[in-house]
Amino acid sequence: MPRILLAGFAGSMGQQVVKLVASLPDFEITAGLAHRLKSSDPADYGLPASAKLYTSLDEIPADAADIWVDFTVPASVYQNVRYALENGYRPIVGTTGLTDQQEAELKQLAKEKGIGGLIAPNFGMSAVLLMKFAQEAAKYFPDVEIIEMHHEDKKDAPSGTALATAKLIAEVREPHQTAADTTESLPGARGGDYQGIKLHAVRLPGYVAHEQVLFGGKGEALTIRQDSFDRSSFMSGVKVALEKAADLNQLYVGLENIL
Ligand SMILES: NC(=O)C1=CN([C@@H]2O[C@H](COP(=O)(O)OP(=O)(O)OC[C@H]3O[C@@H](n4cnc5c(N)ncnc54)[C@H](OP(=O)(O)O)[C@@H]3O)[C@@H](O)[C@H]2O)C=CC1
Ligand SMILES: O=C(O)C1=N[C@H](C(=O)O)C[C@H](O)C1
Repeated sequence: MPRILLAGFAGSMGQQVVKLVASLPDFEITAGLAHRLKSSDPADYGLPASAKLYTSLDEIPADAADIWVDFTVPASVYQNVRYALENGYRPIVGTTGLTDQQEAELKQLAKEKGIGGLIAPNFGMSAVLLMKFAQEAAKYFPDVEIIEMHHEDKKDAPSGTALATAKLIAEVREPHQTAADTTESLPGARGGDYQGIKLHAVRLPGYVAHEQVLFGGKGEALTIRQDSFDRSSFMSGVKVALEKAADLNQLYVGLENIL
């Protein structure tokens, strides 16, 4: 039975993964990583009584699990995934905030170690489809801006999904000129910029995870939108990744690449 180490088990997503794995007869969580513990009893986090809890990477013994599931924070994800690969774990990573260079380094390390896995900025099907449709639309509508809306506790901006959407659009959109003679009377008013694509990040209570991609053309506009109203929306993607983990022969980026 594949054993899972869950990094970030006490967090919002970590707790969803705890519930998911409890419903999967073929997987078990044998270890958890947090950077601090409110309780040392695994049961207080919904984990099996036999699960071992660790608060730093150097406490984790060899062979604590087979798969490393990571839903932590942007500041720790690179170090965590590096550690996972160096110690033979297959990483399934939802944590956002990895730079392009960090992703490339982790892919290279996975290749050297002969380990497969997945980094997915979004495990939700509506977001995967939004990105696919946005990339298709950008071939015909090069004028595009992205608005992402999240809960007020989100640590990084823009969201990993918004950035991934911008990257997919930039791959296909024709060379594009935006008006150069504009000013921002309030700095940042036009949002972040990825290769000329403006990204706007909203953080408000009540929201979970939402994204709109707005395309403008002559006398017409197209808006593509997805909503995750509940974090359970990400679990079908995590389930697929767990089920396919053993067969992945490289470190993939993007759920769509293993579906
Ligand atoms: N790919 C996807 O589909 C999705 C990805 N995400 C991403 O997943 C990540 C987690 O999101 P979410 O669960 O909402 O965030 P939370 O803040 O609720 O959870 C993060 C957890 O990680 C813990 N943590 C912090 N630092 C470390 C560390 N160094 N090692 C181990 N654990 C640590 C936190 O502990 P403490 O609270 O004590 O600091 C907390 O329990 C984010 O990057 C988010 O963007 C979120 C939703 C979907
Ligand atoms: O922090 C979140 O909540 C989410 N993070 C991911 C991201 O940054 O794209 C996925 C989803 O948007 C929820």
